[in-house]
Order: sequence, then C-alpha cells, then structure tokens
Amino acid sequence: MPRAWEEEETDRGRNACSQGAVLCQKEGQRQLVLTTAFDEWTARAAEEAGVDMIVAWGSCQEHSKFVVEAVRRGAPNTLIGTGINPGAYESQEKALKLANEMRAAGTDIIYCSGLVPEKFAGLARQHVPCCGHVGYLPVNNTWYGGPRGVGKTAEEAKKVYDDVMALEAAGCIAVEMECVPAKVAEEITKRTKLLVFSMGSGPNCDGQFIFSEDLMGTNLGRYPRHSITYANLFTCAVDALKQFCLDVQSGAYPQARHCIKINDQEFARFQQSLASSPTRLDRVLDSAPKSLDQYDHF
Ligand SMILES: Nc1nc(=O)c2c([nH]1)NC[C@@H]1CN(c3ccc(C(=O)N[C@@H](CCC(=O)O)C(=O)O)cc3)CN21
Ligand SMILES: CC(C)C(=O)C(=O)O
Repeated sequence: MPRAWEEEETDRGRNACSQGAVLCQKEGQRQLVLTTAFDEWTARAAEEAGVDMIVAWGSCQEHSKFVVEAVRRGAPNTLIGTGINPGAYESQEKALKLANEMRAAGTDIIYCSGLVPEKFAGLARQHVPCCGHVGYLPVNNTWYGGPRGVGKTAEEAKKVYDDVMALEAAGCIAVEMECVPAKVAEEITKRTKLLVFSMGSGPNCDGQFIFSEDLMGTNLGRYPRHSITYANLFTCAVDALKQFCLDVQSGAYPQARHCIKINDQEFARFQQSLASSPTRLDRVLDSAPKSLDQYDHF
C-alpha cells in the first residue's frame, strides 16, 4: 500500500503535500525538507527540487503579503508557512485577522517565533494551522545574548521540552527546533505529537530546515555552523554581471542577433525624411554658451 504522502503526490494540486500528508511524517516515513524563499524564482526552484515546505515572510504584514503572494505564484503546489513577528499580534483578535490575511495571500501555516501559547490557542481554535518555535529564537535575541545552542544544561533542555509541550497543548501542529543539542532534540521529538523541524538540532527530528541563501550560496553574512552549501549563486551572479560589463565596454555586445532589422527601402525613406535635420554635433554646438554674458544672472 502506498504511504500517505506517496498517494497524495500522485495527484499534485495545490498543497499536494497537504497537512495530513505532512503529519504522517510523524510516523517516521522520511525526513521532511524545509527551506526559505522570499521571491518567486527561489520558490519555483524549491518546488521543482521537491522541497516539502517553504517558509516565507517579510518585514511587516504588508511586506509579508507581497512576499507570500510571490512565493505562492512560484510554488503553487507546496506547503507554505509564513513567519509572523509575535509583536504583530497585539491581541487575540488581531492575531486572527493577520492570520486570515496571510492565508488569503496564499499561506497554509502560520509560523511564529516567541508567540505566547494563549494566542496560538486562539488561532488553533479557529483551525489555523500553527507552527511554533523553540530553542534559539532570533526574534528574542536579546534574551539569549546572541546566537547559541539552547538546551546544553539539563535545566535549559527541560525548558525546551516544556515549551514544546505548551505549544502542543495550545494546538500547534508543528514546531521549529533551533540550535538544540541533537540528543535533547531526539528525546523531545520522541515525546511530542508535533512535527519537529530541525534547524541545527540534529538528525532525529521530523524534518530539516535550512535557509535557501545558505543552501544556494547567496548569504551575504555569516554561514551558521548548522548550514550546508551546495552552490555559489552569488559568485555566479557576479561573474555574469561582470561579463556583461566587459562585453558592453569592449563592444562585444550587442551583436547582429540582438538587433532589430528594418528593410532597406523603409530605411532609405527614413533617411530622406531626416535630410534637413541637424546632426547631433550641430545640436550640441548650438546649445553651447555663446559667451559668458549668458551667465549674467550669477
Ligand atoms: N542565512 C541564515 N541562516 C540561518 O540559519 C538563519 C538566518 N540566516 N537568519 C535567522 C536565523 C539566525 N540563525 C542562526 C544564526 C547563527 C547561529 C550561530 O551562530 N550558531 C553557532 C552554533 C551555536 C553553538 O554551537 O552553540 C555557530 O557557531 O554557527 C545559529 C542560528 C538561524 N537563522
Ligand atoms: C523562519 C525563522 C523564524 C527562523 O527560523 C529563524 O529566523 O531562525
């Protein structure tokens, strides 16, 4: 018998990789693959590559909508999670309103780091699929004192476990576990119903999540220890643009095949119509100051 996710993949429509199919991963059939996309072509590349879920967001609600719409155009058949800053959820009502707007823009799962469980519960009651975030939370950076592994002491590891249980009780369907020691992440994954997406938390979760800029080599900053890089697209882009500069400067571009033709007869008629028009040089000389008197007004 085909496994749930295989069945659904034979009939690809919007959300071929549905939440139901995704939740079956909890049975350990295979690791889910997650990455980020902030534009249409990266989303298309992720979908063509077979990524299970794309996480996309912007700097504010309006920007997030714009990003999610582009990502949905690029990846019509892939599950999308939208990260929303917990600060944007001023109230329970606002949380629902924002979540609905993001779902209208094309997202499937509301992804939020640092949101208090009560607000997640409000969303879950309205059947909004939610993904929480535990371990190192960049959005709460100040409290962690910068990026670091979280859960390296028994107490801190237990706190991560408690956070996951609170998200589970609030009705979330998944959690991103960021920079938690692999052995701790494994023990917690064994004990929660939630899908656990590992970002640097080892192999024994339900999926692996790496930023697309790290995978493709377009990260302009530091590559975190957990990242892996398969291409150097930034270098490729610089090479392509550099070659264009060289070709324009040397006259190698454009060639005949880049140019639009006009038949000889039409061109001859056009030239005739210009017979009495001054040349560019005439016009430039004509517009040059005749004498310094022109600058009287200074
Ligand atoms: N390109 C990119 N990749 C990411 O993984 C990523 C982002 N951006 N932006 C938001 C957050 C920030 N993240 C980070 C950033 C740095 C570390 C970091 O410095 N990690 C340590 C290992 C920690 C430890 O061993 O205690 C490192 O040495 O890389 C971790 C997560 C993950 N996220
Ligand atoms: C997707 C986002 C919330 C993330 O994982 C991060 O910034 O670490």
